[in-house]
Amino acid sequence: MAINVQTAIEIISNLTLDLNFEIIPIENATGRICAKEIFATSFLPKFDNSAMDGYAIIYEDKDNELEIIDTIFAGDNNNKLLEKNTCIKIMTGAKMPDNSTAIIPKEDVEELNDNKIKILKNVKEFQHIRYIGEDIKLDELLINIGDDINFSKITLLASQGISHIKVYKKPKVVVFASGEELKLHYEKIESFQIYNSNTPTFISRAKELGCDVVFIGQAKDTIEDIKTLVNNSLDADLLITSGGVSVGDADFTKEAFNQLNIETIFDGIDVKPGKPTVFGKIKNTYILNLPGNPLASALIFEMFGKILIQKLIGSRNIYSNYILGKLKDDFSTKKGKTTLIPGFFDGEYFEASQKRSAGMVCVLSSCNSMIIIDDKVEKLEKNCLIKILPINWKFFSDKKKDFLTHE
Ligand SMILES: Nc1nc2c(c(=O)[nH]1)N[C@H]1C(S)=C(S)[C@@H](COP(=O)(O)OP(=O)(O)OC[C@H]3O[C@@H](n4cnc5c(N)ncnc54)[C@H](O)[C@@H]3O)O[C@H]1N2
Ligand code: MOO
Repeated sequence: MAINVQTAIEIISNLTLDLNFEIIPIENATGRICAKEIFATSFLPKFDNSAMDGYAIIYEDKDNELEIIDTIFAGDNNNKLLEKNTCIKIMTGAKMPDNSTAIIPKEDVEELNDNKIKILKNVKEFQHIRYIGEDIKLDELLINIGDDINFSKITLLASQGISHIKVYKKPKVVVFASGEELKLHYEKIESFQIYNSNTPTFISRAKELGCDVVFIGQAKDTIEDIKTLVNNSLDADLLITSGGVSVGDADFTKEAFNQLNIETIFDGIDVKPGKPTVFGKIKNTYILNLPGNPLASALIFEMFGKILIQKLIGSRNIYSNYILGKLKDDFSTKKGKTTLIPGFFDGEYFEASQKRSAGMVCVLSSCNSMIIIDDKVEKLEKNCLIKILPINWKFFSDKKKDFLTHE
């Protein structure tokens, strides 16, 4: 029996997974998920330091001529103190003299002849000082379990002298398709055959989402052949297949899985397209059996498979987030079906793709997002606010945009 969308999402989100970990150099850690909390091992800045090239002074001396008694460079371990009416030449990042209470930028002073300076501008007490710990506090939580490691997390790690990080192992994903009409893209094709576009699609998508993906070829439409490929995939965390889940005379995938004692977690989701989606488990391998129709399988993967992959990679961000945008045109749909609508969001308006038949291959290449419409909705008015689920999100445009002026 098919289940509704919310139930399918809940089932996937609530799976308890046993994830493995490894320790890797931070240079190789982008795109991975942190498996152990990381706390700051030192304050940053480590000491009060100058934010400008200039002069460290005692604030009360600001109106006097000041004698330059020393120079401190970044990296110096200089503990000299100021005396009344003196200053110390200081570089950006250099340690402040302990009793200094302001930094005067070089360009705000007049250098006098006798190794003295005069300040030309107003001075505020404590100006241009970067204080110990204002950036990072000792023992502060820097990276949490389940956080994505990206370039900005690498900044944190490197700033603390952390060279290695414990991350979750990449999940192993196997992808194959079944269907006698299918040929792989590097094979010779007859007029009555089509290219298997689903397998390369899910291989590349699972890779993009942080998985190690294995390609094992393609199943013929026989129970035995499908079983052989499944058995060959049971060392994986997830097996994604497409096709053969419907009721056609050559749809053998379900039977093959049954013979392998699949523990069916759900069989069918009340959603259009992609209803005949099966999710189950054989031994320790999750099985996501998507419909053969290319757009149906891709949208189901984006809506449900991606949550599963977020879990498998160890992310704590497992709930689909959305962006509020306006609907570009009036939209009507058949009441009674929860529907996935692919489209393009330009930063303000979401335009539903005109082409969206489940069997099409071209649709997502010109889409960057989708919306999901619940079964009670029949019509959505132009300009209404809608919740947009990003698909492939690198937020650039081929049109020049004004991002400087705000309303
Ligand atoms: N009598 C019924 N027929 C169908 C039903 C139904 O309820 N009753 N459901 C329809 C729906 S909805 C879908 S979705 C499909 C699902 O069928 P299968 O998952 O069994 O997929 P196939 O029949 O193997 O293929 C469907 C379609 O997609 C093409 N295909 C399959 N695999 C690939 C691939 N790897 N790359 C590119 N294209 C692929 C295939 O050639 C077919 O055109 O069933 C409906 N029928
Ligand atoms: O629901 Mo099927 O998945 O229309 O293509």
